[in-house]
Amino acid sequence: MEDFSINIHDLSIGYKEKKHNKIIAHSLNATIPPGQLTCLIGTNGVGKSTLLRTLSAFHSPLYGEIIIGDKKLSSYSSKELSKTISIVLTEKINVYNMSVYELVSLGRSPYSGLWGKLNKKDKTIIEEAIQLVHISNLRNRAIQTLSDGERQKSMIAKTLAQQTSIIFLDEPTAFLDFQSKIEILQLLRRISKTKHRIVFFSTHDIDLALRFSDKIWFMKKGGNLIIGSPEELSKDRRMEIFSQECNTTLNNNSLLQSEA
Ligand SMILES: Nc1ncnc2c1ncn2[C@@H]1O[C@H](COP(=O)(O)OP(=O)(O)OP(=O)(O)O)[C@@H](O)[C@H]1O
Repeated sequence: MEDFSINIHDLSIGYKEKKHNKIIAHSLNATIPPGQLTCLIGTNGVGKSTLLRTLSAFHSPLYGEIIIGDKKLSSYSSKELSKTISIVLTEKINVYNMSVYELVSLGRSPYSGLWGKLNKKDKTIIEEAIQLVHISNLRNRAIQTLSDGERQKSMIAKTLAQQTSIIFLDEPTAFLDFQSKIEILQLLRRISKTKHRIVFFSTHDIDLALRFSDKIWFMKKGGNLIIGSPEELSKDRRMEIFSQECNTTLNNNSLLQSEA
């Protein structure tokens, strides 16, 4: 696993339509370094999922480049992608009679093949992922019996077993109770720090995101990005737009309560 950064150059994202392209955001320039927890916030429909899908190669950019390491994202083979990027979506997975252990094991499929036999190294990596996410007690449980928070943790363990340098998560705290939201964000922070990964997630839980993240990407209506640490953003007058757009009661105190 390599220590990658993501570099975004003059990126336009959106959808190709018959008459003209539907541009969601344009002229995006940014870098996402490893070892940081980065959070993407913005109102409904502003383009967060579109950006996540574009950065994870599920969706093509309209213009511009995404460079991962020293290579264009568009030049990665699907095999290379599966060893570099993992994405956790909010949708419930429709699998029955699959245990948590089996789900986490699927993270090894880019290395062993979907039906490949797990070797000793694979088993050690799966075990480490289960330990790091603190779900040892769930290993034999069927996925469909898990709570939303337990399922979310299991999905995160699967991405850890996949050993990708980059982990994207689309609204990982949606549908969770307050305690589970905190646990998930603490976990994501721990993964970004101890494993030196890029962990990039979208959320509507703005106060919590500000508390746990190293960097905030605020996507404004029209697609412009304001990027900064919670502390930097607290001094940025553009945060007034943030408060208005997100209709939040955010104050500087909550911005400055970053977790150590
Ligand atoms: N396949 C598509 N074709 C055309 N437009 C789309 C498509 N998918 C999404 N959109 C539009 O793109 C815009 C951005 O959607 P997106 O899902 O990225 O927003 P979001 O910020 O993730 O929203 P939310 O917070 O509600 O999940 C919306 O106006 C949406 O209707």
